Amino acid sequence: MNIAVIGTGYVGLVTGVCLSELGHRVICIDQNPDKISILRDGISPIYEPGLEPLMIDNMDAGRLDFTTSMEEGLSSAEIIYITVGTPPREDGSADLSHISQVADEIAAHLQKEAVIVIKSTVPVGTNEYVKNRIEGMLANPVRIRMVSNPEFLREGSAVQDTFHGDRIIIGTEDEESASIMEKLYSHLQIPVYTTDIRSSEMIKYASNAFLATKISFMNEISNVCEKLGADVESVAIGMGLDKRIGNQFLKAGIGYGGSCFPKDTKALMQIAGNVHYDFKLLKSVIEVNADQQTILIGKALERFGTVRGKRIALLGLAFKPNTDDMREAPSIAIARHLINLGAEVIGYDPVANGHAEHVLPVQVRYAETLQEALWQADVGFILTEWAEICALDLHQVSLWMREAVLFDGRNCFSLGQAAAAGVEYHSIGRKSVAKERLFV
Ligand SMILES: NC(=O)C1=CN([C@@H]2O[C@H](COP(=O)(O)OP(=O)(O)OC[C@H]3O[C@@H](n4cnc5c(N)ncnc54)[C@H](O)[C@@H]3O)[C@@H](O)[C@H]2O)C=CC1
Ligand SMILES: O=C(O)[C@H]1O[C@H](OP(=O)(O)OP(=O)(O)OC[C@H]2O[C@@H](n3ccc(=O)[nH]c3=O)[C@H](O)[C@@H]2O)[C@H](O)[C@@H](O)[C@@H]1O
Repeated sequence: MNIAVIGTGYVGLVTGVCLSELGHRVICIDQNPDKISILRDGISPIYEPGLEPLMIDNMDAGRLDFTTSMEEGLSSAEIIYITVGTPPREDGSADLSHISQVADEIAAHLQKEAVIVIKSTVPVGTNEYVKNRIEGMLANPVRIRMVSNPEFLREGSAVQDTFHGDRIIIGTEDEESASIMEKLYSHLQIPVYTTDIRSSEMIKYASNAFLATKISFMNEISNVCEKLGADVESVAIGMGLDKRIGNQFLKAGIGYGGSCFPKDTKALMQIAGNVHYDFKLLKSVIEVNADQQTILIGKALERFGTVRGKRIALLGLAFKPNTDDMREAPSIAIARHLINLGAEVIGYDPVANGHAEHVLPVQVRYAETLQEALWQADVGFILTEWAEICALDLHQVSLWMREAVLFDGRNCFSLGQAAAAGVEYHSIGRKSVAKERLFV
């Protein structure tokens, strides 16, 4: 089929590349000429494992192209995906200005009937709003059909999730659109659940909010574990053996970041508030997460009294491993807080250093290797569980550092590893390890 994808960010680019890999003819449209220019050169503007070679293959096969022109992009489109950003506004509600702008551009340039698929995460009722907006401004009297098709990919595994996700959600009010979408995805062996549009829009917010709830719940459990001498890693294993709980998203740490959990939980608060519902549980999930993001600083202040003048290495800056995305990464709040407390901060991330420089305080220095970051450091904060960080030889680390004191926000190491290496090791929801022995 002929497909247009409007917005070539993390979701739009992955969607366009994967749909072209399925054999469809795809043209990706973005308003950012720099992004389109490097894409046309076969370079991916985002770090996403496996994406770039797949993109190049499909460009070479003539199934994938990029343009800034809405007219060119929509000229032969039978299906039009909207994958633009819906960032948070000051009050936490979703900013739909990009969605509205795209609706107006579709109305101005659409030449023939098309199915319009909103893949962006949008508040319940947005599909109806977009349909009315487009129909109210159509330059040519053509028929449009709306489909809600929310995205569930995770950054760092986006291609894998697209081809092997758990489910595809289709929200639509008419049978024909449903069959068009089911045919579109028919090559994928992924269960398709078709429902009404509003339920589909809600499934996305409810899914992200539930996953965020699991994370905040485990972070609170970890804080109680620390006070009781229990081990949250063991608790998570024991809980996860219950199929009703599941063994994923039970990892205690320094909280969730990223471009979506923070924004979508706040947006859902607003969506509920707009219909006069006080979503108390979700409010707590958000509050718990905010506190958890800087919990390592509290541990460091308890240990040292002050961090003023201490050289602190931040290991991992991106909000999670295998991505360069710094949006709402815990490293941002942590770096700001440490600088304000007078610490000297040096950061290292395998791929996100460049992006980090735009969002971390200007006083932060950057290392090109873990050894350079840890060299003569007084303290190490582990913020992102990159494989190379989890593979560190802690004994070697103790030789690099001035004082071998580690605060691990992602529980990358076992207590036994830390004890054997002779480092002082503080982590989340577990006992601390002194240089000589476990603290009782
Ligand atoms: N990033 C993720 O992991 C996931 C994001 N989502 C949702 O997908 C949507 C997109 O997210 P991302 O891809 O992360 O956003 P992004 O910010 O990475 O990309 C959005 C792209 O849209 C382009 N754009 C904005 N307005 C435009 C216009 N009028 N015409 C053409 N292009 C325009 C921007 O230039 C940008 O390249 C959001 O609603 C998000 O909540 C859903 C699942 C996963
Ligand atoms: O809407 C979105 O953008 C996406 O948001 C998340 O995906 P993503 O944010 O890319 O990454 P996750 O792997 O979900 O991690 C999110 C955050 O939670 C944290 N996390 C995750 C799992 C866990 O057990 N504990 C935990 O603290 C991670 O460190 C990270 O900061 C969802 O998992 C996707 O299904 C969804 O499509």
